[in-house]
Parts: sequence; structure tokens; C-alpha cells
Amino acid sequence: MKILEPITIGGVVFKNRIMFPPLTTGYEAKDGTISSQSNGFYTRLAKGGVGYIVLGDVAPIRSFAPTPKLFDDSQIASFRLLADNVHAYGAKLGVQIFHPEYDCDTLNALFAAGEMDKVRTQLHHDMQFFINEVSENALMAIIDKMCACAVRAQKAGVDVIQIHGDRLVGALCSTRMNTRTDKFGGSLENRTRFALMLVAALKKSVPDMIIDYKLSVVTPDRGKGGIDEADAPLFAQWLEDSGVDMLHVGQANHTGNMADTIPPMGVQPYCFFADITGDIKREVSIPVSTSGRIIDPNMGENMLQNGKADMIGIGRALLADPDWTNKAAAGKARDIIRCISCNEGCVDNVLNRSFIACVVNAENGFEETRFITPAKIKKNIVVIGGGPAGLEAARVAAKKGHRVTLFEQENKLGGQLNIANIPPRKSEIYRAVEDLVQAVHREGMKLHLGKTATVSNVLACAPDVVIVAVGASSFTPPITGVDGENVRDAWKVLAGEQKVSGRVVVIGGGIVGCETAEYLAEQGCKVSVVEMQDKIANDLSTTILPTMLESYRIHGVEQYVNHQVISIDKEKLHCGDKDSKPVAIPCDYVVIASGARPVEFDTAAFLDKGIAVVKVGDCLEVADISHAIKTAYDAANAL
Ligand SMILES: Cc1cc2nc3c(=O)[nH]c(=O)nc-3n(C[C@H](O)[C@H](O)[C@H](O)COP(=O)(O)OP(=O)(O)OC[C@H]3O[C@@H](n4cnc5c(N)ncnc54)[C@H](O)[C@@H]3O)c2cc1C
Ligand SMILES: Cc1cc2nc3c(=O)[nH]c(=O)nc-3n(C[C@H](O)[C@H](O)[C@H](O)COP(=O)(O)O)c2cc1C
Ligand code: SF4
Repeated sequence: MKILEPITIGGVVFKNRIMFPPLTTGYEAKDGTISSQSNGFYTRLAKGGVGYIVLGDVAPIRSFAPTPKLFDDSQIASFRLLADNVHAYGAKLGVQIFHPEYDCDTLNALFAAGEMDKVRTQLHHDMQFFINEVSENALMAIIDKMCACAVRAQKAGVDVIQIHGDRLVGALCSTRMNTRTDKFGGSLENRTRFALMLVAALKKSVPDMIIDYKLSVVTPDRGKGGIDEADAPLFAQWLEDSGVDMLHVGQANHTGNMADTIPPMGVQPYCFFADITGDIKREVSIPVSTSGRIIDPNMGENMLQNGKADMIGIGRALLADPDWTNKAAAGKARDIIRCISCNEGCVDNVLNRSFIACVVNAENGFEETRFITPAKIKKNIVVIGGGPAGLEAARVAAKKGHRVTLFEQENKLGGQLNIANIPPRKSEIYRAVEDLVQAVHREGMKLHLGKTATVSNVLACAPDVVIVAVGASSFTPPITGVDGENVRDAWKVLAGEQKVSGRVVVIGGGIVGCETAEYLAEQGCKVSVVEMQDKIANDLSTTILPTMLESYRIHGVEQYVNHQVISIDKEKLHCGDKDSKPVAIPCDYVVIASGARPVEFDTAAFLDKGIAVVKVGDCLEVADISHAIKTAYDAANAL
């Protein structure tokens, strides 16, 4: 495959054309040095075969953002350890140097003085005005700091400096953000002046390092911090002329909507930046890479074969499976656990000031402590339930060497994911089921499909351990009229077992209620959502919410937040608003989406016989895929 072929960049051979693009992980220490968590993560990526790893958002200054920082010589040692570890697996290491678009010196001084109100006011001001107010002297000082950072990176053995062409640099390039009237604003030459001065300064400071430029492109519908799509090919030529060794082309962001650059499932097609990258590649002779929803090796291979890029950036998909490259190289691409583009464990966690922990890969973020260990004593393990928790438990137990038997009462594996994939844009969630099913078949186990586990048929398997993964069921609240003929259940509606039409009120504005409402609105129903809290879709990814709300706007879905349901009759749903004033919503059908409750399975008979029992997934606590996978992995790995 072409993606596995070596490529020469700036005179240096990279072992393959697969790159981990810059991702802020939240793994680094508070002062920005490479922690053991960060080291473990990137080293694991290198072990998995990727050829080029970029550390995202490395700050050349002290800042309070949770990113790596390299502003002091004392930090070099931690970067060196990482570079050595990555090099041991033959991968190249890059640091993406960025500068925040605010006055860090002033903010640090205010922060040190404990003037938090002033910090907030200054930050708010800078977000809007900094790039237009920053003086030329201050800009030159920023270049100096970036160069000093690059020198430190070189001392640490880092191979590549990637200039972050979004953030400050991109904001200056942007026709949407830069309103300056001096030599850094106005014409394309002026707006790109700072970027090209930075390249020139870096070439002088670290002449032996490879310079990669993240060319953030503002498209008509998305992004602000970067170069306009129409100007991108010309600017790319200027970058090549100035000595840049490679380009990493990507969607510009800076709008506050992370879905621009990191689209969740269904919002952008696969490989969504391939054509724009191809347009730029045609105009330059240096290697060009891109990233964006390249999920499996074939997608990346097609991009290279079709001349869209020279290298592919695989971001989230390497969080889901760091062995992506090695599996492709071994001809086992089908064994890859694929990213489902949910953004729940990666983007949402980082936005919540936590660290990346992929929902389909329990090891991600815990590379140094969570790995599958071979079983000391081979046991008979029975798993009850073939949802994500049961499948993951079975996979891990079998991989450890145990003999595994799995019961699933339905004729299809996947549990709730068989209906979670029905609402708009959600079909990709089903990849999680496909890949777990592939894994359990690969590991080899006895599968009883369409067979309900009972005490007697489980005991007949002579288990040493029973893993209960029976999941959850939809909850019906005790509302007057809930047993009426016009009342339906969201899970059954999504499963196609119950039909509705006309005016529909959905009770419950959690994820299931909101998604069911959108699904029904798309089918032509006139839908309202009633939620007792002050906002709907509280737990939905912020990268998905804007798309859902836009769909609600298009389909006229009404929201009744702060409304408490009182009763249902044949023609109306009755509720009270936040002042307890009665509100009656006329409707033909009411759909209940009031959450779920764990399914019970009586395990007393197993315990009586001294058989160990462990519960995992939703039957332990109703939650989500992440909880199902992590509880199952840990329980099975402990056996
Ligand atoms: C509409 C909808 C949308 C969702 N969207 C998301 C989302 O976007 N992101 C997210 O993270 N989570 C989402 N979830 C939640 C997620 O699907 C669940 O948290 C997850 O499926 C729980 O996995 P589990 O294996 O514990 O349970 P389940 O998926 O409920 O699987 C349990 C399995 O056990 C089987 N079983 C039960 N009793 C027996 C028995 N006695 N013998 C044999 N088999 C038995 C059941 O048939 C079922 O297949 C959604 C859920 C729904 C309903
Ligand atoms: C959690 C997370 C953090 C990211 N941080 C950065 C960053 O620091 N710098 C950057 O240029 N891009 C960042 N990105 C964007 C990625 O480099 C990449 O362009 C994007 O994830 C799309 O590629 P993918 O679909 O392969 O994940 C981040 C993406 C994610 C998911
Ligand atoms: S959390 Fe979701 S989007 Fe992020 S890497 Fe994992 S599967 Fe992909």
C-alpha cells in the first residue's frame, strides 16, 4: 500500500506516510512538560507503527492553557525522553508551535497578582481584539519566543517544527479576523507577512530541522483563523519558496465551534478535506498531508492513489486503535477498532478540562497502566448479554486465554446500539458493534445467539465466573394517562415496533428524547420536546448540538424547557411551566423518553455455588458506551 511506503521530507526519510496530526491531549503536566501519561500515550502510538507524530499546541511561553509547553530549558529533558522513545520505534517527532491570541505577559502578571476579575476581563477583550491591537514589537518578541522554543525542541531531539497556521498566525492571515491597517493587515502579502517572517526566523534558528506548516484553510461555510480557500494555493507556493519542507492542510477553526475542524459523525463526509488538499498539492512540489475523518486504511490509500495528498493524518482513529498502522501493514485492516466520530471521549473531555479517553478504547489515556495481561489460570467464563459491555468483556476475557461462552437473547448482537444508530447522523455508531463482533469472532468463543440466559443454561456451562452484561431497559414514569392508546416508547419507536404520525410530543429532553424528536421531525411529524430542566440535550457533545438545533429550526421542533409533565389525555399533554402555570400541548401521540433503568438478573444461584459474578455496563449503572467498554474491560482483565 502506498500509505506504507517511505517518504523523504526535507532530506529525511519517514518510514511511512501515516501521521498522527496535532491533538491537544490534556496529558501533560501543569507546567507543560511531558508527563508519564503523555509519554506513555505517544510511545504507544509509535509502537503501533505510525511514521510521524506531532504534539499539538506546544506553547513557547508559560500559559494557563492545558497544553504542552516548552518555554524553559529545564523542560528539555522530558521532551528528550519522549523523542528517544518515539525514535526507538522508528517514528519521527514534531512539535506544533502555537501562540495564543492573547497578551500572555499581561495575563500572567494579573494571574500572579491574583487579580482574577481583571484576568477574565483582559482575556475577554483579547479574544476579540488582540491580533488587531498587538504591536509590531510584541509580534517580533513572539517570533523570538517561538524560535527559542524551536531551539529547545532541537536540543531535545525533536525532528520537526510544525507552525500552527490557525490561532495567532492564522488569525493574522484571516480576512475575517484581521482588520489591521499596518504592514500586517489588508493585502494577502500583508496578512501573511507574520507567517512568512516566522518561517524565515525559524529557518535561521534551527536550519537543520524540518519545517511543517499547518495550512489552515477558511472555507465559505466554516472557520475563521486561516487563509481563504481561494488564496491557499498561492500562499502554499510562498511557503514553499520560503523554505517550508511540508504542508499539513486542514480546515480552519476559531469560530468557537470545534465541529468545524473535528466533525462528529454525519456532519462532514469521510476524508472531507481531500479535494482542497489536492488543489493545494497541485501547486507545490513539497509533500502535503491532510487529516479529517480518514477512518480506515482504504480511505487513506485512495487519497494517496488519487493524488490528493502525500501523507495522511489519522487523528481520532489512532486514539481508537493505536495499532491501526501495524494492522494495515499485516493485511489485517478488518481487525482495526474504528473511531465512531462521536467526539465524546476526545473533544468533549478536553473541552471539559480533562484528558482524552476514547470511548471505544479503554486503554487510551491509560497506556502505562491498562493493558491486557495473560490469564494465570484459564477459566470458564460465561457472559450474559451481547451489547457493547458483554462483547468487550468477552473479547478481553478470550484474549487473556479464558474459555468464553456468550449468551444474547436477541438474534442480533449490539444491544441498545441497534437503536442508537437510527436517529439522523447516527448510523456510524454501529461501527462499534461491527468491530466488537469481528473481535469476538477472531478471539474465538461459544456464541449462543437468540438464546436467553437462564440460571440453568448458564450453570450447564460449568462457569468459574459469570459476567452479567444484561444492559438497561426504557423507563416508563408513573404519569396519569401513560397507558393510553396514544402513548409510545422512544426505544420501540426507534426500533420500528411502534408508529406515530401527526403532532407528537416527546417527554424527556435527554439524548434519546432529543434524537427521537429529530428523527420523527425528519419523517414529517410536527414535534415538541418537553423537558423539566432548563435546557435540552445536556449531555450531548457541544460539537453535535449546533447541528441538532439547526435541524430543529428547519423542522420547527418546539422546546418546552422547565416544564413538568402532569398528565396525558387523548388529545393533549398537560404540564406546568416554571411558574407552575398549566400548559396544554395538543398532540396525536406522546412518546416517552424518560431514561432507562438497569435490567435485573438474579445471580443468587451462582453465588450459592461459589461462582464469581461481576456486573458490567448499563446493568451496573445506566450510562453510555464509554462506561460499558471501560467497566467490561477492567472486569474481564482482572480475571
Ligand atoms: C437511542 C439510544 C441512543 C444512544 N446513543 C448513545 C450515544 O450516542 N453515545 C453513547 O455513548 N451511548 C449511547 N446510548 C447508550 C448506549 O447504547 C448504552 O449505554 C450501551 O449500549 C450499554 O451497553 P450494555 O452492553 O451495558 O447494555 P445493552 O446495550 O443494553 O446490551 C445488553 C444486552 O443484553 C441482552 N440481554 C439482556 N438479558 C439477557 C439474558 N437474560 N440473556 C441473554 N441476553 C440478555 C440484551 O438483549 C442486550 O443485547 C444510546 C442508547 C439509546 C437507547
Ligand atoms: C481532542 C482533539 C484536540 C485537537 N487539538 C488540536 C491542536 O492542538 N492543534 C491542531 O492543529 N489541531 C488539533 N485538532 C485537530 C486534529 O489535528 C485533526 O485535524 C482533527 O481531529 C481531524 O482529524 P481526524 O478526523 O483524523 O481526527 C484536535 C483534534 C482533537 C480530536
Ligand atoms: S471518543 Fe469517539 S470520536 Fe473520539 S476517538 Fe474515540 S471513537 Fe473517535
